[in-house]
Amino acid sequence: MKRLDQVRHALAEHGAAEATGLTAQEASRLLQLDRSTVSRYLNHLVKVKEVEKLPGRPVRFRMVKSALTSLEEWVYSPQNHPGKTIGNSAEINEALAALLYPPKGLPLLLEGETGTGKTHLVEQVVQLARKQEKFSPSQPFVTFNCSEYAQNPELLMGQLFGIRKGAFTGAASDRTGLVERADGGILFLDEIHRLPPAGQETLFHLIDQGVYRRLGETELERTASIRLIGATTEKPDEVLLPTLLRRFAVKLTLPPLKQRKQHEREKLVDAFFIEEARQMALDIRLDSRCRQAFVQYPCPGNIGQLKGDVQHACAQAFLRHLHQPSPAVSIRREDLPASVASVWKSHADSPSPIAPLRSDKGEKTVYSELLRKERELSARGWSRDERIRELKLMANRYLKQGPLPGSQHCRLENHDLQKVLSHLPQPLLQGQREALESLIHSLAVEGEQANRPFPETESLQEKYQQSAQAVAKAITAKNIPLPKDAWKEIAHLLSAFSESDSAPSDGVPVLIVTHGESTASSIAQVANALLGDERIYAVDMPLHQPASVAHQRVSDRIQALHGGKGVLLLVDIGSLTTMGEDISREHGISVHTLSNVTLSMVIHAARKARTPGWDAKKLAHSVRERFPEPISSLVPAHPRLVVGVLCPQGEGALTTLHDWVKQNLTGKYKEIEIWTSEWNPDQSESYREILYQWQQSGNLLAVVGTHSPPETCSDIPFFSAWELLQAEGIQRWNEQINRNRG
Ligand SMILES: Nc1ncnc2c1ncn2[C@@H]1O[C@H](COP(=O)(O)OP(=O)(O)OP(=O)(O)O)[C@@H](O)[C@H]1O
Repeated sequence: MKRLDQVRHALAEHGAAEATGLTAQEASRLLQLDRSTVSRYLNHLVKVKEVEKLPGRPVRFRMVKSALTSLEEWVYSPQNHPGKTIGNSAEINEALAALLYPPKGLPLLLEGETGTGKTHLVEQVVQLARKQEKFSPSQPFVTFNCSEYAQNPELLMGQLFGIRKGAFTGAASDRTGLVERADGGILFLDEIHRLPPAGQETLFHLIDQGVYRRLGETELERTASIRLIGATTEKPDEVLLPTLLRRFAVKLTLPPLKQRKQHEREKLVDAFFIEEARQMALDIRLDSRCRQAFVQYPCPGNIGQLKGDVQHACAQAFLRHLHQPSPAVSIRREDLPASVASVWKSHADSPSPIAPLRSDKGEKTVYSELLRKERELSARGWSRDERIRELKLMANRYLKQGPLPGSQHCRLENHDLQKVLSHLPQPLLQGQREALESLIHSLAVEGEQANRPFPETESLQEKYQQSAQAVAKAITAKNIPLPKDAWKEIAHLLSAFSESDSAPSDGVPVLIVTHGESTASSIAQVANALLGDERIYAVDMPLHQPASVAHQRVSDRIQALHGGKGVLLLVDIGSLTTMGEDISREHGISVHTLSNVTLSMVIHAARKARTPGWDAKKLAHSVRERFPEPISSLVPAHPRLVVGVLCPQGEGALTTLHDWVKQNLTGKYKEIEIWTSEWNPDQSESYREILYQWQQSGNLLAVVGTHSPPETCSDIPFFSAWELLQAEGIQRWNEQINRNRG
C-alpha cells in the first residue's frame, strides 16, 4: 500500500465526524513512519479536502465524512441479522418434507463435498420442524459421525446398535446403542459411508422392518422407529450397499462453493462478518478490496472454510484492535489468510457501503473473552508484547476448537503434529511438547504473509537449527504456510528446552524433592548461591497436590536431567523413596534416593557430583557414608504398624468406627495400632496433612473412614466403613494388611 494510502487508512480507522482523529505524532507512531513524512501527507490530504484539522494544540487531523465513505468500506454491524442459512431454501423445503412425511418420515440422504453445509442443513431443518411444532422437543434428535470409530468397526457397530455383554473382549456389560436412544425421533449419521457392510445391512433392516439386534445378540430382536438422515462426502452409489441406497427415498446434493452464484457467495461473506460483529459487539470495517478477495478466492473447503477464514481475519483484526482501540474493528490485508490475500486487487468494483449502526453489548463470545484476558493481563503488569503473544495463542486455541472444519490455518491436526514432531532427535516432555505445539499453531495463524523479523540463530547449536528446519518443512509440506524464517523461532525454543532442563554437561544431577510449597526450592536456592553455581535442582510438592501430578512432575524432571549417569534424588521422608524406584523402573534411568535431606547434605552432594567417573550410585554411597541415616528414621526393629481412622469433623462417628475396627479387623493383629483423627471436608489439605504426620511416625497400612478421601489423596489405601461390611471388602482388607505387614 502506498504511504499516502496508509495515512488515509489510519485516519479512516479513527473514524469521522464524532471521532477525535489523530495527531501527526500518533499517526507516525501507529504507522511507524517518520513524523515529518506523515505531516507532509496529512497536510496534502487537508489540501485536497479529504482531511480536516481540528482546532486546538496539538493539531488533530480527522477524515471528513464524505472522504470516509469514498473509501468504499463495508461496515458490518452487530444489529444486522442475516438469516441463519444462506441459499439452500429449495433443499431445506425438500428435506423438511422428507422428514415430516407421514407416518414416520422418508429416509433422507445428503451428498456434498466437505464444508458444503450438510450438517448445517440438517440442524436447520430439525429446528424448523420443532418451531412449526411438527417435531416435539421430547422426540430425540441423535447425531453421530461414523468416521469417529471408522478404525474399529466393532466399536462403531456397538456404538450404533448397542452391545451385548461378552460380545467381544472388553465388552464387560450390556450397552445401549444410539438407535435405541433415537427411537421415536431422528438419527443423523454423518459420513454414513464409513459404516462397514454389515452395519449398512443392519441399518437397512432397521429402516425396512423396524428391527435390529445389539452386537453379540443372536436371539432377541429389538424394535425401533427412527427417521434416518445420512450424509456423505463420497459418491453414494460407490460406497453404499444398493439395498441401503434404495431405501433413501429422498436424495439431495449440496453444491460446492465454486458452483454457487456470485451473489450467494457475497451473502455468505456478509453473513459471516455480521455474525463476527455480533460476537464482538463491535462494528467491523472492511474495504471493498478485502470483501472482493473473500468473494473470489479459491476455497476448496467450501462454506466451512470460508467461514473459518472470515473468523481468522476477524480474530487477527480484533487482537490489533485490543492494543490500538478505535470505534470499529478494521480488517486489513495482513489479517487475511494467505489464500485470500493472494487474490487481493488494489482496485475493486465499488459496492455501496452498508450504513454503520451502533453496537450492542453483552453476550460472552471469543472476542469478549479476549478482551477480558487483555484487561486481566494488563492489570497483572504483563508487557504489551507478552500480552499480544498470549492473546494470539488464546485466539488460536479458540479458532482450533471452533467450528472451522476447512480453515486453512487449522488443518494441523494432532496426528499431523505428532508426525511433525517425530523429526526431533529426542522425545519431548509433556510441557515442552505443549509449548512447541502452541508456538507452531500461532506461527500457522500468522501465516506466510507475516513479515516480521525472527531472532538470529548463529549462536544456537547446529542440531537445533536442523531439527527446527525439518519441523518447519514438514509443516509446510502439509499445506500449512508458515512465515518465512519461522523455523528460527522454533530453533530457539528447542534450544531453550535443553538449556532450562537438561543435565549439567558434566557430573551427576542432584534433585531435591520435599513436601511443602517451597522447601525444596529454598534449599536448592541456598545451596546454589553458596556454590556460586546452578547445579542443584528442585521439585516442590505442595500437600494439596495429587500424588499422580507430583509423580509426573518428578518423572519429567528426572528424564530431563538424566544425562547418562543417573540422578541422585534427595527427599525428606522415606515414602518418597518408592517414587524414585518407580521412575527408575518406568524409564530405565538409574535413580538413587536418600531421605532426610538437609542443607549440608545437599552441599556435600553438589561438591562431589562432579567427581570424574562417578555415577549416581557412587555419589549416593558417598553421601550416605558422610550423612548416615538418623537413628530415628532408620526402620526400627519393630516398626509401629498403624491403621488410621479418619472421619469428617462433627460427624461423631470416630469412636464408634474406631471400636468397630478394633473388634473386627485389627483384633487378631495385636501389633497394629489404631490412630484416629477428624478432618475438615472443606479443606482437603487437612486430610493429607494428617496422613503426612502419621506416615512420618509409623508404617501406615490403611485408612478407614466414612467418607472417601479427597481426590488428592487417592494414593493411600482407603476402605470405606460400608465396604468393610461386605465380604469383598474384608477380602481386600486382609490382602492389603497382610501385604503391608510384610
Ligand atoms: N447455507 C449456509 N448458510 C450459512 N452457513 C452455512 C451454510 N452452509 C454451511 N454453513 C456453515 O459452514 C460450516 C460448515 O458447514 P457443515 O459443517 O454443515 O458442512 P458439512 O457439509 O457437514 O461438512 P463435513 O462434510 O466436513 O462435515 C458450518 O459452520 C455451517 O454453519
